[in-house]
Amino acid sequence: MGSVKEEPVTLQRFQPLYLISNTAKGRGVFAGRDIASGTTIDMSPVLVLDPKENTDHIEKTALYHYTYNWPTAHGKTQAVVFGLGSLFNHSTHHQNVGWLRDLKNELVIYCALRDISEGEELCISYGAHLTFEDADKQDLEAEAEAETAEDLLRIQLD
Ligand SMILES: C[S@@+](CC[C@H](N)C(=O)[O-])C[C@H]1O[C@@H](n2cnc3c(N)ncnc32)[C@H](O)[C@@H]1O
Repeated sequence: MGSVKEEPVTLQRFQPLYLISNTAKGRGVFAGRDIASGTTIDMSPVLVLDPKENTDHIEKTALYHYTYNWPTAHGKTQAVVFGLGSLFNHSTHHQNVGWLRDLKNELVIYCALRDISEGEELCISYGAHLTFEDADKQDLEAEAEAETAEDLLRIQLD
């Protein structure tokens, strides 16, 4: 054990937030009041998994859906995110929360990407490779169709 004391990390969590259990995406986190762009919404500690423990055990359990890629000095592994971080759902086009890894302090920090209104669900991006069917699929298809129609109209008007 080293004798040098680590600086304490001040944890931040925006309040009030509320949890709704029965959304199309399962449980989800919602803004209890307006949130200004750039606000820190949560700082969630993680448990960095041994890569073998992850592949041998965790990947075979429901926890698999709650881990984040985590780089280490020895390569890549996964980390279980504690607290609110594990409850943010994915949105492909309308994510309003960004996240970054604080590798030194083993935290994930979540920040508002834009002004968020009271009552909006807080959604992050899980990336391009989802392990489930996106509940927003129909909306995404409708958005893509509307964009195509708009493009065609623009071509006709040009
Ligand atoms: C990290 S958890 C998020 C919290 C989760 N909704 C719950 O109730 O525990 C990830 C899981 O949430 C669900 N989920 C997240 N985003 C979704 C989306 N866009 N469409 C459908 N399901 C989603 C999937 O079941 C996914 O495996």
